[in-house]
Amino acid sequence: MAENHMGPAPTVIADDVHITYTVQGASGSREVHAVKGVTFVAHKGEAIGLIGSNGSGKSTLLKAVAGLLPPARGRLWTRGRPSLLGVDAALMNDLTGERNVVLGGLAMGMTRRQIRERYQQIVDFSGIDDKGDFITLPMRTYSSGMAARLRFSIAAARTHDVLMIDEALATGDAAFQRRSRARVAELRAEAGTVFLVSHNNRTVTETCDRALWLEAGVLRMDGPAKEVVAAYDDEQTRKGRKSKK
Ligand SMILES: Nc1ncnc2c1ncn2[C@@H]1O[C@H](COP(=O)(O)OP(=O)(O)OP(=O)(O)O)[C@@H](O)[C@H]1O
Repeated sequence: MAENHMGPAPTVIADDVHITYTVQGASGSREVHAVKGVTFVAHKGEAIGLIGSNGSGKSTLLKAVAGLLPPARGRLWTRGRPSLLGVDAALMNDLTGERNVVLGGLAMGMTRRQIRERYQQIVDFSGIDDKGDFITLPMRTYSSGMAARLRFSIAAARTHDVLMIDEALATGDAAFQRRSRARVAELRAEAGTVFLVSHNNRTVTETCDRALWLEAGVLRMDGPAKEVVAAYDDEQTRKGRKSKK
């Protein structure tokens, strides 16, 4: 049994995680230390926003939690198989939306039968067909918003132990964002932990109950989403004033 007197079960444990990239430059190879000693524990039922300025390490940390980047140092443990739903998740541009729903579902571990059963729900959720029969056209004919919506819809079709969303919510229009917020809430209720990387503070406070603030690879703050976003906002405002002087 997962629950006990110690509270909800952990889904992700990051213990002093460091992640480095090796970059080949004109003058040889260079190390980029993108995540520096990040430690946190995520629990069942939490929705956690990752915030921080450009290049602070948010996407890198998500990729590491998803198992796509090995930590150079420290330890990372996740429950079940984490799914990363990124804006650049691997769907095939030359294949139709229809084929991508099937491939994306298989890639997430769904059976063909589960995919068949959920197919219409996925297409309806994405709203891709609202303006015509786009689902039978290749993905390359979609706008970036449409493609992001389809990715979100595929990933949201099943429940995940750990679901990671990289900016996907911010891409759709208002109606789609409402639907995705509702679905994220359902996914949380259905057990998993949701991570959301976003530059939109409102999306974070409306979707998440907790936030991690990264700056230059370091975890600056971890707490209730509203408090962390407020502290981050304060600093952005201060920096904005400074740069105007
Ligand atoms: N594939 C890569 N190879 C080398 N360096 C990388 C790579 N991806 C990211 N970096 C570097 O790692 C650091 C963190 O980048 P990351 O994309 O994780 O930040 P982020 O917080 O998600 O940024 P943004 O808000 O702009 O999306 C940056 O210094 C970036 O230049």
